[in-house]
Amino acid sequence: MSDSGETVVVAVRVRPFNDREKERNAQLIVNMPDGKSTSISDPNAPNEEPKWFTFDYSYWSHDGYKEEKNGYLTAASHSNYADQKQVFENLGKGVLDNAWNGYNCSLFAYGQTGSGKSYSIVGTKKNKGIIPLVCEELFNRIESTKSKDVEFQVIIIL
Ligand SMILES: Nc1ncnc2c1ncn2[C@@H]1O[C@H](COP(=O)(O)OP(=O)(O)OP(=O)(O)O)[C@@H](O)[C@H]1O
Repeated sequence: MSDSGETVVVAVRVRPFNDREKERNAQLIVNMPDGKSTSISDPNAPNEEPKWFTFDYSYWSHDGYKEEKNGYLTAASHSNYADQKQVFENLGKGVLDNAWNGYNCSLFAYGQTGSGKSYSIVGTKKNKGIIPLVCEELFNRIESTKSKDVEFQVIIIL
């Protein structure tokens, strides 16, 4: 469940081209004009209309980013680049809020090899993904809530 009352929230994210794609002069065929809709065009049929899809979130992380001094990638000015914090705010926080309220929650990433699942879910040291950010927030909340009458137990099942 999320703030919007939806039981399932679906997001898509487009990553930057990797070196192999750049070497092969890959063509960008995805467009995300408003944060929710995604279009895909067929490069072999330039006269055909693109196909449009709507999601709860369409994250543009392909370009339009700048690197901060600490290595964090964030939106350059006038860019709609979705950074790790934005993804966490929209997806991770909702899951955490619901878990905190006693609901069982799951979050999973789906996509082909190299599409960016680990980057969004785990991230890197400088660009932490949802799991480390959720853990930070979880332990902050525990720290600020615990008292002599309240005890917390966190279990990780591998
Ligand atoms: N939003 C992003 N911004 C910058 N780089 C990204 C982003 N998403 C993915 N990448 C980079 O793209 C590469 C592939 O991403 P990642 O390893 O997360 O894919 P994956 O879907 O988990 O792959 P696999 O299924 O093979 O494990 C990595 O080098 C990662 O750093």
